[in-house]
Amino acid sequence: MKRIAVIGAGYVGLVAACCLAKSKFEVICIERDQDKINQLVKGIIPFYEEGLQELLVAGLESERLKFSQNFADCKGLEVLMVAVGTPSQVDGRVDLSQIYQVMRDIKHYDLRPKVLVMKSTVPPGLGEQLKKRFLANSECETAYVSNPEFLREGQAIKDWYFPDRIVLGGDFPKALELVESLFINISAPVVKMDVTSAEMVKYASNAFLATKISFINEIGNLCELVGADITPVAQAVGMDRRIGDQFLKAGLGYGGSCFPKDTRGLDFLSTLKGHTFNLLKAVIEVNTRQRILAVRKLCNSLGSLHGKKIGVLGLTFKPDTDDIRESPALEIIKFLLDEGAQVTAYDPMANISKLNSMDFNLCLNAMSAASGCHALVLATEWPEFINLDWGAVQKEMREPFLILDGRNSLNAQNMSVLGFQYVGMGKL
Ligand SMILES: NC(=O)C1=CN([C@@H]2O[C@H](COP(=O)(O)OP(=O)(O)OC[C@H]3O[C@@H](n4cnc5c(N)ncnc54)[C@H](O)[C@@H]3O)[C@@H](O)[C@H]2O)C=CC1
Ligand SMILES: O=C(O)[C@H]1O[C@H](OP(=O)(O)OP(=O)(O)OC[C@H]2O[C@@H](n3ccc(=O)[nH]c3=O)[C@H](O)[C@@H]2O)[C@H](O)[C@@H](O)[C@@H]1O
Repeated sequence: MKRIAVIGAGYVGLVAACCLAKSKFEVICIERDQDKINQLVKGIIPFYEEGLQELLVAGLESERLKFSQNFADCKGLEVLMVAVGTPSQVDGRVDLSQIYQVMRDIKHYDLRPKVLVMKSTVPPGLGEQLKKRFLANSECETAYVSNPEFLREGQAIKDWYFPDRIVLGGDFPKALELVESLFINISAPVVKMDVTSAEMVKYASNAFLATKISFINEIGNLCELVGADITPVAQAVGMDRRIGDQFLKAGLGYGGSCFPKDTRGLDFLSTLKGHTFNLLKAVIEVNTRQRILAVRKLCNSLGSLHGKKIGVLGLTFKPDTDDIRESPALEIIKFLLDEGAQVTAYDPMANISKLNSMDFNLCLNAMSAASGCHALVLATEWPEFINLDWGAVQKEMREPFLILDGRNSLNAQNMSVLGFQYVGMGKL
């Protein structure tokens, strides 16, 4: 029986810890935040993720899953998996302080696992530096393996069990085999390579997906100018299997804890290495512009936004998560407030405890967010919004009954019949 330590009980660490415990490994999850541990040991997850609560409870009941704040509890364990945060700094550089703290703790507590598995997304080249700085000591026989994570929030458990591929980067075949053996029950191709290449796979994947989104948003913007509609265009383009139909939904652009920070992080690294990654810079710029474009569309219909009442439906960066990190909705709300609009908003699941104080009115349901509004912005395509009684919503609003469908999720024709002035993204 392998005993594994997972460092960090965030989205990635907690999913890994619960799924590994389900695979019958003994797992200890080290988390620095005592409040989080207090919740976790009671079987309560600190964020929303479909199916995770059940896995946590099963892990605790089996006694194969434990939580601790103390690194000393990892002593003697074969595998130590790092899943701490790597957020963005203002200039786009990756903040590696959580990673360095873990490396210092491994040294301080003299943990010496057989393998250190890096699951956090770290800039290509960092693993080699960490090896030299923290593991190059004749007594320390710890092998370093990069194992980037590709899960999506909202589908994290499914993505853990059914990944498109498992990427392992390292120098020692035995260490790679040991890490591969953690993914029992998972039938996915395992691709092995050196550490820096594995780190690059993660950034290249996220940057490519972000590129698809910005590309289709640019085609959408052009559609508006020539009188085409992005929905059938994207659908037919995506039917070419060489292109693929995913990540071609035009709208307010990408948000979340990863695409924005990883695209900025890769751009920063490129500049640092003397390469100007023009394509990536354009991807980031287009994404920022999509939010501004949404505000311009409101101005085109309402004139000045000063004193106008605008409702925003959805605060999370996408449906099926409570995560509001770098959410397009929040960025748009900031612009609206700057323009002097009065903003109401509603989201069925957003983790509002993470909201910095903002001068808008958070409502208890969509109907009260719409009440008295000149315009509504659909910012997150929660099914609850798509299935709203839009006739009743229209009665709550006031002229010009504008609806800005930031996710192209509503039926434009139906909305017009109900008396809305419908505006989409990349639509006729
Ligand atoms: N959120 C996601 O969907 C995905 C995230 N990633 C990457 O995985 C990494 C983790 O991401 P998240 O789980 O979203 O981060 P998170 O910020 O939700 O969780 C990180 C956790 O680590 C804990 N932590 C930080 N330093 C610690 C230390 N020294 N000792 C013990 N605990 C410590 C924090 O308190 C926090 O609970 C990042 O590099 C991210 O880019 C990769 C794929 C998907
Ligand atoms: O590195 C990460 O953290 C993760 O980042 C993304 O996962 P996630 O951020 O959970 O969400 P996605 O479903 O990829 O959506 C990201 C953003 O793009 C937007 N999006 C997505 C698809 C699309 O066609 N159009 C579009 O605007 C979504 O609304 C959302 O704001 C990747 O999909 C994961 O593979 C990766 O592991």
